[in-house]
Amino acid sequence: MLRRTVSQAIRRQCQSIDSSVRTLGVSRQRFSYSSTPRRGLATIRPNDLLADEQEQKESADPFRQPASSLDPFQTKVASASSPSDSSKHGPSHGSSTCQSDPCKHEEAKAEVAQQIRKFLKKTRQRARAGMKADELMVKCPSCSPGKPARLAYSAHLNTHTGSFVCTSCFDQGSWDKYVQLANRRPFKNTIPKRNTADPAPFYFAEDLLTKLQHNLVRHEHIYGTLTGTEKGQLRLKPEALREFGVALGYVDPGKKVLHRVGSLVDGNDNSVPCLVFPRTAYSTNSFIKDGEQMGGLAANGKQQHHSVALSSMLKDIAGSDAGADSSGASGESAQSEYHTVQLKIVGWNTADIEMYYPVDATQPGLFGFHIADSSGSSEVILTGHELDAVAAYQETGIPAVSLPRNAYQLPLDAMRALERFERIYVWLDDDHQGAEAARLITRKLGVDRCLTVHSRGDNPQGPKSASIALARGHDLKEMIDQARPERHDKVLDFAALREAVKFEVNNPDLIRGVESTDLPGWNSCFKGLRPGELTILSGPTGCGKTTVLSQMSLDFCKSNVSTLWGSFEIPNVRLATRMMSQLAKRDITKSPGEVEFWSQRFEQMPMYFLKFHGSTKPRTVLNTMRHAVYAYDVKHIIIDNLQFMMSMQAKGMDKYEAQDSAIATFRQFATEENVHITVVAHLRKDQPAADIDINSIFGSAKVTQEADNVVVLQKYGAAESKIRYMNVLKNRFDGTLGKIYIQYNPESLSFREIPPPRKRKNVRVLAAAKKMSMHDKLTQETLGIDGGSQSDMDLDAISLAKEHEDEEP
Ligand SMILES: Nc1ncnc2c1ncn2[C@@H]1O[C@H](COP(=O)(O)OP(=O)(O)OP(=O)(O)O)[C@@H](O)[C@H]1O
Repeated sequence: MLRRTVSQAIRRQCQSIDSSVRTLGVSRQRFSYSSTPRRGLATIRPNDLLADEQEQKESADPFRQPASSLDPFQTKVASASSPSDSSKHGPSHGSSTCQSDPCKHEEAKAEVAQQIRKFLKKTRQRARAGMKADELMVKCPSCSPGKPARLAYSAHLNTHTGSFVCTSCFDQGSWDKYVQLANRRPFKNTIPKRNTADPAPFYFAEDLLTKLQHNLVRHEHIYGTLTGTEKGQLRLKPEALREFGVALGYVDPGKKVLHRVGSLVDGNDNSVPCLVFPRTAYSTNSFIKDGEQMGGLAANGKQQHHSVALSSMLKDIAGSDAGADSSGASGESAQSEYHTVQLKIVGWNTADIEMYYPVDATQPGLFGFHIADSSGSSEVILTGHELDAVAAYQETGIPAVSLPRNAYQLPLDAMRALERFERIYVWLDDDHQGAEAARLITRKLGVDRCLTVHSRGDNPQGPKSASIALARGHDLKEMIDQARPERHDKVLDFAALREAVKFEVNNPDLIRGVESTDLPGWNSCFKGLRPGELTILSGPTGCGKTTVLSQMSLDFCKSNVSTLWGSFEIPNVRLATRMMSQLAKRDITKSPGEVEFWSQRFEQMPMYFLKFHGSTKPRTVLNTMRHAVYAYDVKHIIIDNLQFMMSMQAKGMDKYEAQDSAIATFRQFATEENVHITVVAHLRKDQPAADIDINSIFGSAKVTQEADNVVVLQKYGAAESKIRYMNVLKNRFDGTLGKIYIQYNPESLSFREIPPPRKRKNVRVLAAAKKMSMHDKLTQETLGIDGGSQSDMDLDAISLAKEHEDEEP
């Protein structure tokens, strides 16, 4: 409702490019989940680009405590406070006393809880339950001020210690720090004045979910495909589908953004059926307002983990203004511990529809969380897709949850939900992308407690996933029994590699990287975007390097390649605006009314932006990249461009040395973190297209030696031509070189691939164009145009033909 749209951002950008630069150039966050603190995370989501200038100015507040190596979830409030501080902000107990005396420990916890209660009440926060029993979701004192309430509750607060960590800006610290920051930069009440506090968290109405579940049962074909046991049917049991809450809704494909979840219930002629997967979380019953939200998923009478103390704390914080709610809540609390906080809606038989309602959940949730959390099991299965989770749970009896996005991302919220499990079976699609993601996720969750499940086993024709395995009648229990730990040694013997080699030889198609949907010629040359590689993209100034790269990164992002953009040359707002036009396939600045729609689509994609601009230390960039790989499972990183990033960084070295060393670190990073890095580098100097070769790239030969792929984007034809070609000068994967011709469309700010000159089909146009140089009039007649209205396309065709007059037979 108070969403700041990109159109506003664009308007501001037009008013003051300078302020955008300043705004987005602020690097301010730090965060650590590991024992070694990682500093300088400066990534932003597209939505953050919409934040207003005031908030960004505030973010430059120099009040920052140094990054602490303390694990916030083990730190006692008192131990982080000086005695005088604690008298003001924290309890006065000492942690050592607490540990030795259980009574005192309980007292201390109660004291912390009391302080948290008071402070949250004072700051009028509607705290929500977190992903752990002793956790509250509260506003982050570092990044929430100025944000709308639905985005502001991003800090996880430990109710026993008072320490917090924010999963949006990654700031963290003790309760003292929380209080100090919140007092310095009070949370703005961004909701309408008549409300005195933030709105309650959003839960789905139980009767609505029931209707959607009935839809599923009523749809003969889909329900039959899910539950039938014939060939091609999935063999899922109705009770398993019910337990997870799988349902069916109808979406009008023309709209693709749901404004009312009720519209899912009844389809019309245009709507297409979609599977609806509920994401569940602990409920925050005491905040429920009459008529606003209702019901949820009960845990079928199984053990309930949500701590009584936390419920009472939430109730207490709600205080008098939630008084009317508490009575209803207490009855409900006995009935249901978990609620549906978000729906994932996926088109049946169409990959075009994947949406979330609401787009920003007020609480993090997971598909299957209510089953896993209430089970008391110390084991859990983590799948990539929802139906795989249902299949795995049904067949093995081990609770299963699925990753929230199709991009194989494990967000920090989800990591917290999995913290209590001693064994995690990572069961993603058994293909190249799934295997890479499983490795990454295993490293994040801890190699020692994760086992990877391979549903294909030794058979390349075997089932790719748990649900396909079930559909084909395989024994899923056996697959779980054969799950293997990921190897994490630095040195491998051939025995360890043998299986991988066998797999590569038997499955040449599966080891291809992620393919581009826009540029088939690029696929034929490179065979997809592979992790662990470094690509250098170069070309003359202004020839469209950023444009083509932003289009390609969007393209891969649509195929779930989580991407991090480091735009050191143009401000993030301008880059995001260009990308949004590319996504919409038309210039979005000319249709401000559509900005909201496309912002929502954009926001669904795993795209992140580095908050750096201009000259930045490579080490700082590297630390941030490492963190983004960890926190957002980033698989493709783009640095645009190397010269801008390195300007003024060559202290004590010459320019070339500094650049070589940066490239060497990027190379190492790509291998170590198994991500694809694309670096834009300038040419040594603008030179005729025919003279450009691999030695034309700025810097020493090391740059192109380190790179796996080297591509130069070159202009084709006359100065005003919109045709370019990607000249592939190095391809370490299989050596295929060549030229990929593309033509720019200023309306959609995008390129489309065109056939190479000699193969162009429009011979008539070429022939006509050839004659034009000699007989203008005749040419115009042949092309069927009058002299003054030649389209850009025709002009390009003409210049293309002119260029190749000699080549044509
Ligand atoms: N083939 C093309 N024909 C005409 N205009 C283009 C073409 N490609 C890109 N443009 C436009 O030219 C401008 C510069 O493009 P872009 O920023 O992508 O170039 P670049 O090579 O990255 O520039 P730089 O060398 O400054 O980094 C943009 O406004 C873009 O819309």
